[in-house]
Amino acid sequence: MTLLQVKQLTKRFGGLVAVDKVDFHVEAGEIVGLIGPNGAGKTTLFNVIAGAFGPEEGEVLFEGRSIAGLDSARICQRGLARTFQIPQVFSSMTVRDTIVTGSLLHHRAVADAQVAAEAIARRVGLGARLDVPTPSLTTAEKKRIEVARALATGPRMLLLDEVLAGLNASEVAGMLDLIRQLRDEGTTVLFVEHNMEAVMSVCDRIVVLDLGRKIADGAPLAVMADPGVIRAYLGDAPAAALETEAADA
Ligand SMILES: Nc1ncnc2c1ncn2[C@@H]1O[C@H](COP(=O)(O)OP(=O)(O)OP(=O)(O)O)[C@@H](O)[C@H]1O
Repeated sequence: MTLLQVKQLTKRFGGLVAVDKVDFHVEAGEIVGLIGPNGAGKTTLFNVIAGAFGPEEGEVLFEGRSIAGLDSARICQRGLARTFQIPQVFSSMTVRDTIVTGSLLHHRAVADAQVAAEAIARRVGLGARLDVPTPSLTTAEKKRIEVARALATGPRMLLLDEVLAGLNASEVAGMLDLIRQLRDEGTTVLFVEHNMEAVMSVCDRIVVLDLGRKIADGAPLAVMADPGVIRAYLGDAPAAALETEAADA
């Protein structure tokens, strides 16, 4: 079943076309990576899907219903939750209270929201840190609380924005394990990431943007061998070398 469908999506900033007629979809149960060089339009596309701003053209369907132009709270209520690249931690709040801001979406009573938040904290490995003020968390813990806050809203799909940035190798491995487990438990994942090794290891499919356009969409190995993708990341010289090799073969 197709969970998310993006059709001919265009977002402009003045004269700059940051996202240019992009089409792609995410099937239920997939982990899809959205990659591309700096300035490719990944964050802009992500922000339009999550409702930070509306598109100029095109459509975003979640479970077959249009969400383009809805605000982020409405989109979250529909079952599509996001994390932020810079963790949204508030100085006066503990881990428990921060996760409660997510679980209150489904629990009217604060006590129920707290019980749900505690379960989510344990789920993401923060069970022993419930009473800690969020600014005291390590970088890896701040990334986990972002995931926890989004998870607490009960999403069917998670949009993860660079959840691996700033993590060391074992923290990256831990976060990838968590992402795989969440998918195995039924949460579909779309994530923007610069860590190629991680993307290759966890994604079922990769969508590549360059200069606002989609230039590749497919299985990780096939996408990474695509001359257009290599050219986008490394410039013309390596692609020209590849073409010469192909001609010589
Ligand atoms: N709010 C904005 N106002 C004007 N231009 C913007 C705005 N946000 C992004 N842009 C421009 O849109 C283009 C796409 O930027 P975007 O941040 O979406 O790319 P990205 O692929 O996420 O890059 P990075 O990997 O560096 O985060 C860039 O040229 C950027 O300068």
